[in-house]
Amino acid sequence: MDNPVIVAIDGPSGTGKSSTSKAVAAKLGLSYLDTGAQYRAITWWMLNNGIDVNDPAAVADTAGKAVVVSGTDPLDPQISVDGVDVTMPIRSQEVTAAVSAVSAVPEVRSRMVEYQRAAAASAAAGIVVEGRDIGTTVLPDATAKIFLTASAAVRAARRSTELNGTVSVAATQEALTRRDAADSGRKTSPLAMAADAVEVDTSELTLDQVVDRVVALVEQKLATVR
Ligand SMILES: Nc1ncnc2c1ncn2[C@@H]1O[C@H](COP(=O)(O)OP(=O)(O)O)[C@@H](O)[C@H]1O
Ligand SMILES: Nc1ccn([C@H]2C[C@H](O)[C@@H](COP(=O)(O)OP(=O)(O)O)O2)c(=O)n1
Repeated sequence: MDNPVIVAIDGPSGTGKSSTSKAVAAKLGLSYLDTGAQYRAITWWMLNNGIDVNDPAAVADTAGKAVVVSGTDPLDPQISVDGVDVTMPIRSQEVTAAVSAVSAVPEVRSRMVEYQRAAAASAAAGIVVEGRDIGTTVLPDATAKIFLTASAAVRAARRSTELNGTVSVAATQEALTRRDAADSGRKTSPLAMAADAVEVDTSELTLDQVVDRVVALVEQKLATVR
């Protein structure tokens, strides 16, 4: 039997990682893992349990307590913490504002990386894993590595549309740029493109075009290794 296919999709917020990863996984018959949702879930748990998310020692001390369980169906991605379905609440502005601080704490990262490698190892046909450090740190031997980019203005416009215009594009862009800087500047496993990743700028592409390009890149890679 062929080895499982591992596709790593990294990049900053709003570049299309989730939409692309789900569609690529569905097209190729692979599992799907949203690692950003896992960092959001543990952040939700910290906020819900009154942990000061700006105190790295308090976050580190409690990082091992939350039990995060991620579904890997690209058509119905779900996530729970301690048995509570948090698929919706992890998208709140409060969680979004706190997630970079929580995900910078090494104890949080080591626990999440353990979950992520276990999910990849148990995906029979293979998996599409999206995040910030999948190609560099979590799954450096991935079959194909893609790094999605887009201009800050395009990303902010996409996010603002998602929020039905309740937050202005300017405020969204400012928050997004701040999170990019925190995610790229942290010591442990920052947001970065792997040396052997292929960059796809999605600013001027439709989602279908991005998906087709990524599927073609995966098929190209498979043709060389199989
Ligand atoms: N190529 C694209 N063109 C236009 N809109 C897109 C494109 N890719 C994604 N989107 C939209 O942009 C928003 C952010 O996409 P998402 O996949 O959540 O990005 P990420 O996971 O990188 O944060 C979503 O509302 C999505 O529908
Ligand atoms: N592999 C990952 C994935 C996400 N993170 C952190 C950093 C990100 O700002 C948050 C949230 O990620 P998520 O992919 O949900 O963010 P967006 O939906 O793209 O805005 O989690 C990380 O540190 N490492």
